[in-house]
Amino acid sequence: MNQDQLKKLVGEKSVEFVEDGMVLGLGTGSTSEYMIDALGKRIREEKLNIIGVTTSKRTARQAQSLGIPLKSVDEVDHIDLTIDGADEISSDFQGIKGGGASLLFEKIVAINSDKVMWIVDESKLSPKLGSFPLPIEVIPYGSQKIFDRLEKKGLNPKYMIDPETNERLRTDSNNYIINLHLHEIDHPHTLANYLINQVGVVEQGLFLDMVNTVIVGRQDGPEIIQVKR
Ligand SMILES: O=C[C@H](O)[C@H](O)[C@H](O)COP(=O)(O)O
Repeated sequence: MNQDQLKKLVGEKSVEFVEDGMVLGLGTGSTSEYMIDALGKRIREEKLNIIGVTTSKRTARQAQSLGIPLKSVDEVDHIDLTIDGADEISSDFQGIKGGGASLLFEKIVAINSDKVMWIVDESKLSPKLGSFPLPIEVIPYGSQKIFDRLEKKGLNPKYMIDPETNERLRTDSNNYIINLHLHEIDHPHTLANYLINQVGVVEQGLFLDMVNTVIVGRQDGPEIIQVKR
């Protein structure tokens, strides 16, 4: 199986955890797209009563096209389960997310969820975080000052570029993303605290102590890992 087939495998596997009546956080990205397709199919075929809370405009468009009823995070009193992709997962189940620029809404939905599930192909696993660039969302005003500070600190920042316009990418909230090319993150909690305390940083892509279940797409089938918290 290639990477795409592994993503489909875990996307389809994850919706087996969905129960009638659930409020579900719907992640963003190519793996989540497979999950949302499979969810749409289950809702249609089994006439399930599901409310979706989306994590991006892109996911909202897909869910709407499949007829999945949606509410915003502020309109629900709880979210039973959020299913989302991830860019990198360490051996102690910390994660980097935001490679698709949706980390802000993804984190808001995740921290308001009773349970969080990540679905990834096996290439996303690594002993330590950092091989995937760490995205941080910053408001445009003053962003160059943040960029300069990060550079001075040796964090190797680069603006995320929109491949369609070749300009700095704008998130759903009209902010910029700065990617930190770090290669290895020794102390994720310390780094997360430093980044979130920079004025102008809206959110950062380290998702720490957050996931309850990981489904990994492997050649011999999906592996389901329950993370002890
Ligand atoms: O902002 C994007 C999200 O964090 C995605 O969940 C992450 O980038 C994984 O995406 P994909 O499933 O396309 O690899």
